[in-house]
Amino acid sequence: MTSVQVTIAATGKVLNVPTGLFINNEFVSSVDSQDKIECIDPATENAICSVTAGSATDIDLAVRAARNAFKTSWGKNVTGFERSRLLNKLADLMERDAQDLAELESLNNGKPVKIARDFDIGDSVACLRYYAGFADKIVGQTIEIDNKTKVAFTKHDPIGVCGQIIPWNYPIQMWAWKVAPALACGCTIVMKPSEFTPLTALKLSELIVEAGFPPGVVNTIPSLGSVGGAALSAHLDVDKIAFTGSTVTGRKILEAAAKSNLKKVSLELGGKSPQLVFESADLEEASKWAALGILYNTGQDCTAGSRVYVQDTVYDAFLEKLVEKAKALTISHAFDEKSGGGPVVSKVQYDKIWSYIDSGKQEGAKCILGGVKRSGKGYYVDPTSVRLLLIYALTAYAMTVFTEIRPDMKIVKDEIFGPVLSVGRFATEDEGIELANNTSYGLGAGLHSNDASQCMRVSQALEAGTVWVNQYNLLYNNVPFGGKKQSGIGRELGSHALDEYTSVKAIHWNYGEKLDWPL
Ligand SMILES: NC(=O)C1=CN([C@@H]2O[C@H](COP(=O)(O)OP(=O)(O)OC[C@H]3O[C@@H](n4cnc5c(N)ncnc54)[C@H](O)[C@@H]3O)[C@@H](O)[C@H]2O)C=CC1
Ligand code: BAL
Repeated sequence: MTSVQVTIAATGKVLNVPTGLFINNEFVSSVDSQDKIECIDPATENAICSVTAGSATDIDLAVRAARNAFKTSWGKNVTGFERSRLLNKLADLMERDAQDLAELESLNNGKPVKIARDFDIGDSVACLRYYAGFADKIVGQTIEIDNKTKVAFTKHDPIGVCGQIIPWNYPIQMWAWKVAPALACGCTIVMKPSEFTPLTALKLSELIVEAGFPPGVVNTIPSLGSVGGAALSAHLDVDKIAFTGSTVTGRKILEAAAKSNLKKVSLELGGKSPQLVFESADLEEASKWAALGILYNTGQDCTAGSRVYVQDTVYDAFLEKLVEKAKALTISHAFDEKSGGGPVVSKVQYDKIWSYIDSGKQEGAKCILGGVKRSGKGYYVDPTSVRLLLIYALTAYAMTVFTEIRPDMKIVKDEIFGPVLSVGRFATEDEGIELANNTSYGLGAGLHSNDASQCMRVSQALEAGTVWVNQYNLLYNNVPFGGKKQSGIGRELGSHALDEYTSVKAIHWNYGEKLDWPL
């Protein structure tokens, strides 16, 4: 069986969801495995359905399909104009199905339908259209040579077959960030969604067929990371891996690439991103951005602003505002259109977050908000009787706040990937910068100040791929995104993503010079 009917209990809607492996535009069974992946609704802990878990052999078949498409119907055999047309068609279909996709995403991931539809899917549709615009504008250079009868020029060729390994925190959006630039450049794809959230990647595969992409251009293999992800990373006929996920797994992928065929690798990894609040800042605004930074997507965000450092002179006033923001409003379940918050994705993530909250207490940090488990079903990290809401696109989330922190504490050093905020203090600008940069990560950073010179100085000094000034966590499809230090290699979004999916070929042309022989 390669599809099931899934009923969305909250709306009564019945969706047909593919459950097979998607290879050559068809949903098929595994060739050599009976393994299944159980998909769980994190709000109820109930099973939704199970999907086929691809084996290493299935990955190999998908890579062969992608290679064949690359050599025949895609790659250099299709014009940029046609790639653009198909990407735009895919965007239209995603927009048409936004509500169904959002409901399926919410069911499998736990995030509010409204957020999934208006932000994750809205942004994904825009991402497909943004790269559709690039597909017919991938151009090289003509380069003058020190010789009157010679010229050189460059062509940006599609890199080939791409393995794309994505996480569970933004299943549709990370799919779009990876698929759109790869297809625009003429690459073919073997997509491995997270084993926690494979359903929307499978549903999107139906749209690949409907949009008219030739068989083998996009293949989707749900699989465990240690099976399908590892097989893709080590495959000798995969030209590139694009990955979003943990730093631990990123390291394994880089190692597998080094030990196999030296495939190109781009990594978008973890973070422990700081926000600095200076005394000149608008504290009302800064407190909202600080709360947004840790609450958005229930803190399951690679750029979550999980450390906030506040200048001594405004520390108490800022903290009061932050707590006030957090306590102000309420949240409800994900299928409520007004809801801003949901459960975290899985039992594993739930347990991880609570173990960090416990460690914060044990290591002597002061828990000033949250920190107590609620009872009942669902992986809600909704820690107190106080329900919290942040007004950002009607987003509502709960959080735990620790103060009196030290740099050696686990809650200050490690990526928690949940709504747990550490708040520290500093006296001088230099001290603030030093605290902010005291991490092995370098993904995002924020600063809040009304002193323009300070904004310029500090944004230069912060060691991060993205720095937000007087705001936080907003990303745009046309602005590059990626990490420094152990937060990653390469850039997604913007025109820079095209570099990740192309290989520059230099062509040297002689139109007149005769070679003197012998030399
Ligand atoms: N940067 C980000 O956006 C993300 C960061 N994380 C961090 O990672 C922590 C653990 O979450 P996980 O789901 O376990 O992350 P993960 O990095 O293991 O999973 C992400 C993807 O990598 C795949 N994968 C796992 N092992 C692999 C391997 N050996 N080779 C190739 N692919 C492999 C998974 O199947 C999934 O598709 C989270 O608590 C969070 O701190 C998780 C997801 C996204
Ligand atoms: N927020 C950007 C993507 C990510 O969290 O993985």
